[in-house]
Amino acid sequence: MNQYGCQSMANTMTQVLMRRPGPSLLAADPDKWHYNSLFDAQQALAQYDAFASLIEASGAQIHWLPDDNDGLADAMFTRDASLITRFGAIPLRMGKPLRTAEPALHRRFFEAQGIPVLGQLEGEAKVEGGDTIWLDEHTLLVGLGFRSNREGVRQLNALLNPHGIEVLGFDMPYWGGEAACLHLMSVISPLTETKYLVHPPLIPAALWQLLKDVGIQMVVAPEDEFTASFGLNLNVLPTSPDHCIMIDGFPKTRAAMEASGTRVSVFAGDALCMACEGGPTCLTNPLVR
Ligand SMILES: NC(=[NH2+])NCCC[C@H](N)C(=O)O
Repeated sequence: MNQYGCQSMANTMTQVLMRRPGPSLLAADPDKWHYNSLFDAQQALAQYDAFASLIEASGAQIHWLPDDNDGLADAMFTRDASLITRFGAIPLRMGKPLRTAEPALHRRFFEAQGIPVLGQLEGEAKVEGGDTIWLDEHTLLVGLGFRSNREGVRQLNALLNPHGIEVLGFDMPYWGGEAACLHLMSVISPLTETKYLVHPPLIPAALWQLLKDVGIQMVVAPEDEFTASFGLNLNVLPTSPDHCIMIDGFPKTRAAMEASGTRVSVFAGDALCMACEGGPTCLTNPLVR
């Protein structure tokens, strides 16, 4: 790949890294992985295929990581294990111990594609991609919770400051506790570079202020649908600035987005996304936007 790098959240996505769930998800023990009672692996696979068809229909080219029965059920959430800049990629370090091996899978992909690896997080550093949002191409926001920490932000700054990128950390709350997945992108989904779908009660106050100061337009996701979906109603993926993909069943959230000028495509995501705590953004790692 001679073109790579994604430092925006909603420009038209042309290349994306994904992993179709296979034997690893079929063999997953839901208790071990913190999947809930909606989990149904066969149904999840079918729902994933419908999701992947929507990505294909958007025109984006999908690069596939294989699931060769490595037991990494969460590796389908490709967003989390690496960060791709125009200067090269950074394999991250996972906060969830069961996911420790995933960044090495991404590293192998980058090496095979000839995408330079900018560096590696080390020691105590932790950052998961779901905790990162490009506010603009020079500013990366990171949620600091159970999955990402200050040392991770420090090391990202060391790798990215030389390329004119500043990384800002914001403390996330306890919410569902250590075993649950609460990322920064669980409470903010950019729909365009300046319009975000948000769940205000869980957004760090200092970050809220910053978003207001730079003029981000907020579309509030209805509270009852946030609760009913375990937060997955606002996990929506823009394939371009006027179109996004969300899971089905949350008409008020959909209507709020449509009223703001975004077209919406849906797929059934209960057995896959609501069950496994990750939605359309988590299932994709945009390589080029
Ligand atoms: N970017 C995301 N929100 N990813 C969701 C990951 C869900 C996955 N089960 C985990 O707990 O890690």
